[in-house]
Amino acid sequence: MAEQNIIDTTSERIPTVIADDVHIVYRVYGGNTGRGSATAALNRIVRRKPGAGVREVHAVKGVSFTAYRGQAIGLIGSNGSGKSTLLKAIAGLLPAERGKVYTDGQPSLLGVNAALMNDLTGEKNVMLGGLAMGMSREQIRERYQSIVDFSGINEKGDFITLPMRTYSSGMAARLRFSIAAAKDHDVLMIDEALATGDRAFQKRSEARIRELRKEAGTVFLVSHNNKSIRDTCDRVLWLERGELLMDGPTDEVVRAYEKETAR
Ligand SMILES: Nc1ncnc2c1ncn2[C@@H]1O[C@H](COP(=O)(O)OP(=O)(O)OP(=O)(O)O)[C@@H](O)[C@H]1O
Repeated sequence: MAEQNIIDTTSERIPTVIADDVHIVYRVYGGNTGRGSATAALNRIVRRKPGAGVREVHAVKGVSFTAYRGQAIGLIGSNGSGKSTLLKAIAGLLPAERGKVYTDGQPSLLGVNAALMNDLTGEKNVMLGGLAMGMSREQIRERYQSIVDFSGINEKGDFITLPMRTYSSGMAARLRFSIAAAKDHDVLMIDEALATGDRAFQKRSEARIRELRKEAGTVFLVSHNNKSIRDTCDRVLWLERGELLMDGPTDEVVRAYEKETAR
């Protein structure tokens, strides 16, 4: 379905991300033989060609779309359909085998595995995450309390001064989201972070996503929770086996997806 369906009559549409026939291929070494030894690697280097044990996974196949400022775009599709891979490509973390990704501004990918340091306290990670996003120490200090309050980490005790490795997976995901959401992003990509928080936190996060959109950014959200997608996104891309199956208004695409998955 063409994305021309999304009509914004209120303002001029400013593109933030353009994906033009993007293909992403993973290469798995030793995939056939199960051997990933140093000798096999040396052999490959000497022969300067992939060995017989190289397997290719064509994870994204010819995806094209244009995202605009102020849009919140949901990515849906079954497990392994290429959602996370597509986000990584938009963030510039994976090279495209073919095609091109153009972005306006710096895309920030907030994955469940976003790189914070497990051995550092939550407090130090707020500083680290803020610096990594380009905020100054002063800006981080100013926003510190609101980040901690938003995360709800300290609701049941003084957890923010404990190392992150002592947090539950939900607590850690909440802190990551809260750090990322403290900054206004040109393009913010959220990979399943909302699924891990409790209902109250999900509500806060959804409200913050709406704010981020208003502040003129573009938000991408990967989720298996159709309700989260309905509550936050105005447009949805449905991927299946690496291909873009549908691109359109949330209600239309989610309804088609639910019909398909109910079979
Ligand atoms: N590092 C990797 N190396 C090789 N293949 C990979 C790698 N990461 C993902 N893949 C493959 O790429 C395909 C797409 O995976 P991806 O993680 O993008 O899917 P997804 O839609 O995000 O799935 P899920 O909903 O389960 O998170 C899958 O076939 C997966 O096996």
